[in-house]
Amino acid sequence: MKRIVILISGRGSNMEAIVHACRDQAWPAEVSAVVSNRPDAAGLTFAANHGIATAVVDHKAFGKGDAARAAFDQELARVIDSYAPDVVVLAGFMRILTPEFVQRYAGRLLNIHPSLLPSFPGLHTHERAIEAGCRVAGATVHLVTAELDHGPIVAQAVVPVLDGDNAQALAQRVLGLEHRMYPSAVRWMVCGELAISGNQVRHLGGEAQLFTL
Ligand SMILES: Nc1nc2c(c(=O)[nH]1)N[C@@H](CN(C=O)c1ccc(C(=O)N[C@@H](CCC(=O)O)C(=O)O)cc1)CN2
Ligand SMILES: NCC(=O)N[C@@H]1O[C@H](COP(=O)([O-])[O-])[C@@H](O)[C@H]1O
Repeated sequence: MKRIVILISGRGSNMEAIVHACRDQAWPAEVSAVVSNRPDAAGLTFAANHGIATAVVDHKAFGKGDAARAAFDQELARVIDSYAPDVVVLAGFMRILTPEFVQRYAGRLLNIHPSLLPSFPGLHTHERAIEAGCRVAGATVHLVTAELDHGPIVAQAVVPVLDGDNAQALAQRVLGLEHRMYPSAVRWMVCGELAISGNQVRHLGGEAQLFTL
């Protein structure tokens, strides 16, 4: 039984989708814990109500600056490792992780980013896509590397940007596909079905790595 630890910072809707898929599709895996950097993360309540261990490592307790970020990551890794994960999943997790943390979980650390990488890394992605006049937008599941939002792409979801869209409307349209795409990508990693060669990631079973409405 493979073990998954999911990191969240807020509502955790992607975490919920993964928990439901893992249980409903009887993956050879379990979500062993949900860990947040914010004590008020709504997703912690969902996890606890579904019998999943939860933990908080409050980044604000460590202060600001490089030393604080490193100390936070060290404590975060200690807590994560107490659940002995095979795969670590970032799901709406809003902290930039240190190279040391990323190296600890290299090759088994996933993130979902709300843009079509390499376009729009960082924050406020939907606002930026609309401002740029994009006609398509979406989300990307990628392996996490030290460089922010830059790791090998596992899957992408694409939606149209409609006339009159604001960031909230676009985010909602993308989120629906995220909830289909991320569980598939996590399952592929858990089941050892990904072939990774440099920046190229291929699903060995031939499942589509592009998700559309
Ligand atoms: N080393 C890496 N760390 C993280 C990655 C990554 O690819 N490499 N992905 C991010 C997730 N993410 C976008 O998908 C992201 C998260 C957070 C930020 C950011 O600027 N965070 C600020 C705080 C912002 C806030 O609290 O609202 C910070 O950490 O100072 C950018 C992108 C997860 N980590
Ligand atoms: N930089 C990471 C990031 O912005 N992630 C994004 O946070 C949203 C809320 O996720 P959630 O409902 O799963 O918490 C999702 O759209 C996800 O792509």
